[in-house]
Amino acid sequence: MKTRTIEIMDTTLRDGEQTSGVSFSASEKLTLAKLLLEELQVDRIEVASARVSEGELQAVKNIADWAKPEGYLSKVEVLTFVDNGVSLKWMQEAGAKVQNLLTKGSLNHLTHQLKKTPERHFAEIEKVVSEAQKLGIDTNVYLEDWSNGMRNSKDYVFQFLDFLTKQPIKRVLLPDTLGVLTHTETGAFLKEIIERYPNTHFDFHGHNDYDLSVANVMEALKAGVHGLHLTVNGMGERAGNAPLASAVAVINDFLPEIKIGVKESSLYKVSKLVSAFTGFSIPDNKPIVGDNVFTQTAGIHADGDSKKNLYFNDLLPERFGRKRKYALGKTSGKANIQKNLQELGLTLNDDELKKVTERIIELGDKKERVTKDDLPYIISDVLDSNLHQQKVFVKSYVLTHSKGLKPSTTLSIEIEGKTYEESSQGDGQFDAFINALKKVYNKEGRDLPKLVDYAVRIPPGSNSDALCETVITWQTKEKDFTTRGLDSDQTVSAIKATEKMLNLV
Ligand SMILES: CC(=O)SCCNC(=O)CCNC(=O)[C@H](O)C(C)(C)COP(=O)(O)OP(=O)(O)OC[C@H]1O[C@@H](n2cnc3c(N)ncnc32)[C@H](O)[C@@H]1OP(=O)(O)O
Repeated sequence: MKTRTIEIMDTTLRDGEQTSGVSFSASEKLTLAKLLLEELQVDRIEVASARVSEGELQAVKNIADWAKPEGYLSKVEVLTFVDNGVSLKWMQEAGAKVQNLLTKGSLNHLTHQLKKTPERHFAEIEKVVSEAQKLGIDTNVYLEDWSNGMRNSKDYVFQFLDFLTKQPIKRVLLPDTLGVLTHTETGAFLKEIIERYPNTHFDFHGHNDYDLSVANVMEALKAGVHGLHLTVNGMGERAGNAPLASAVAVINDFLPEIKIGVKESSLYKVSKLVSAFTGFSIPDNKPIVGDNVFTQTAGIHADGDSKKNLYFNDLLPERFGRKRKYALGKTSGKANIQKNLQELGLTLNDDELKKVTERIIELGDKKERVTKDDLPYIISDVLDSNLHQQKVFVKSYVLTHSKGLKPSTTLSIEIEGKTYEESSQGDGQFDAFINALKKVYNKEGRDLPKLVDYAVRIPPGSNSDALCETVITWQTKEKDFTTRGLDSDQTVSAIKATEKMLNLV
């Protein structure tokens, strides 16, 4: 098989920054530029549009100052405009050496935005390219709205390419600016162009308006393009650009004839860092980098993973510096729970495992999200419940809390087969519950232990929203002792701890 190497140009710092509400600081741009080139090993990065602001100028200066001695300057690109040398002056000041000149790739944009003829546009481009050359700046040329141009003004596109391919430029950059292409059109348009200009380097720049960007990238490569423009997490204007991580995985898994230098194992780290810098959160189901994409939720799948990895595909999380997870909830069976126990280094016998599974399903039914961090708490709660010895049952209760009135509780409780009902008020709902309980016990001539300490703990782990543990220390004449209750509701967890106490005295 004949292989060919293509260039990956990451434009997170330029087109990715065009995500609404996103702006990188100069130091964030420098950090990411280093990470993208040194660690992720993309071939080129586009870091800014010229003329935008003083902050951008400083950001490009910082990147150029770092890149020059490291030998990366030819990999650092800046988008420029056909503006009579203004962008080039900006480039010089910034110390950047590669311009990606934004020109009009459709007659529609040329006529209605620039209000120029093709001849005038080409003449101005020729001038910019020649000036750049004199300044030692390399030029790549963007044909903005090229995809619509191929649909609506193909003659213009070819007239333009006939002109461009005779210019001293390095690459022609073909953007699907508005994300309008289907994969079939992408393949057909690019094939036609590459056959006509076999000696020119073409990059494809995809947008994701129809969620087709990765499919388009794949067809562009099959058609023979020499480079791709991608962004971390698919960031970019509107629905964003073709996402780097997905494109890399597709190339590595489905296009063995294409070689790229990007390091898969660093994709996740970079994705997380970009998300942290921008506040642009990664959807949980985003391929490769989303939080949930390597999580098995269904018990059958977890079981199959223990039997010859039956539910694995080629996207193994370890490739991307990640680990497979097994979710806990309504659809998790014993196998999911076993996988989590293994990770925590815990073992349970069959009966204990059954009880813990039942408890997790019960929580899942209440729409609670249970995480691995909750597991030790659930195990401890289930195992010290000791239900077969239970003689006191809190059967039902109503807790009220309203503005201007004291909280109150009505309680129904069974003690050694006899049912009691009492109501009381209190300073809080749990206090009202304890007061109602005291009434029951006083009536029976029994004492309740004194509550001497009350602590609430949330199981650690930022993802947990399921559980809260209340730990209460009680005092009798003979001893101090502690009981725990676990529930998604704090008062209910305190009542559960109290019920355990009632069964111990
Ligand atoms: C492929 C892409 O994603 S394109 C994205 C390009 N990058 C950017 O736009 C970066 C953010 N932009 C900016 O900061 C500003 O728009 C600037 C600094 C570039 C220009 O700002 P302003 O001078 O205020 O102009 P404005 O923002 O209104 O842009 C419109 C002008 O640009 C002109 N223009 C559009 N495309 C081009 C081009 N390729 N080359 C030169 N001028 C262009 C328009 O014709 C219009 O000029 P006019 O006012 O004379 O009619």
